[in-house]
Amino acid sequence: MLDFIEFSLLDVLDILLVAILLYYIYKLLKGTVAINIVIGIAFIFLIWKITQALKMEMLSGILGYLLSGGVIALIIVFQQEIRKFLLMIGTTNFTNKRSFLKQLKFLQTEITTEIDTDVILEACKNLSKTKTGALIVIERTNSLDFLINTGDRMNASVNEAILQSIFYKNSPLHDGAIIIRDNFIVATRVVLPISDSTRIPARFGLRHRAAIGVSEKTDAACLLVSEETGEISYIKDGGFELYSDYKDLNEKLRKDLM
Ligand SMILES: Nc1ncnc2c1ncn2[C@@H]1O[C@H](COP(=O)(O)OP(=O)(O)OP(=O)(O)O)[C@@H](O)[C@H]1O
Repeated sequence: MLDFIEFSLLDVLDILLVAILLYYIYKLLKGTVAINIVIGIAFIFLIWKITQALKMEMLSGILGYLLSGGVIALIIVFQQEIRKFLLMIGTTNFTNKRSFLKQLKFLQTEITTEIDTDVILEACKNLSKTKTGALIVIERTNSLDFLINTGDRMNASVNEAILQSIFYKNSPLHDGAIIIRDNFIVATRVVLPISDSTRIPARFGLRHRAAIGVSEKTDAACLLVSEETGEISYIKDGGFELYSDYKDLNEKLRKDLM
């Protein structure tokens, strides 16, 4: 009777790979509305399997039809997430290669490329005091090369004075976003993809939408200083948080950039 419980090594590997896949899907969708859609689909799938086991032909037929025909609908609904997932897989090797090179460089020249969050936040603090709008995108695992090309390339080590002077209102570089990679400002005047999410409050304009847009499409972390209010927001994975406590924000940023 328990014949179906026979397990081979391949089954264990199969389960392990599915678990890893589910973990990455969860990591990708955590904190977004898409997670509710996934829960809904998982629920329908479970009911479908139960109705199949109980041989409830009509209901299992309808649910099976829904699930099989829904693949195309899912691709449309999860367009952004699928893109981000493929980007995550596609850039992992590249990033590993980079960290490998980074280590070699470290051995040879003792240059550390760890992102200096203290300096970035100190600059944000000063920009906030003078209500100077700023948008800083920090690259994590997904490569932001496709965005760098929309702006002007730069190669300057992260430094408080440079950050402040870039966003200074009369500076020719102040428009758009800057990209930071390995403690270097690698691009300025970058145009980011605008989010079309309906969940963004109407009081937020294009700067906020652009920061949310890039965080929906990649795993980048963004810091935004509002020109209107001077508030500092931290934006990641399509969601944003306002911060007034720099220590909290610094800890969060450091953790996310590790
Ligand atoms: N797609 C984009 N990519 C990068 N930066 C952008 C983009 N769109 C707008 N910006 C920046 O945002 C600025 C306009 O900000 P806007 O006032 O519309 O935004 P906001 O979200 O209301 O922010 P704030 O609170 O600073 O006013 C532009 O001058 C430009 O520097």
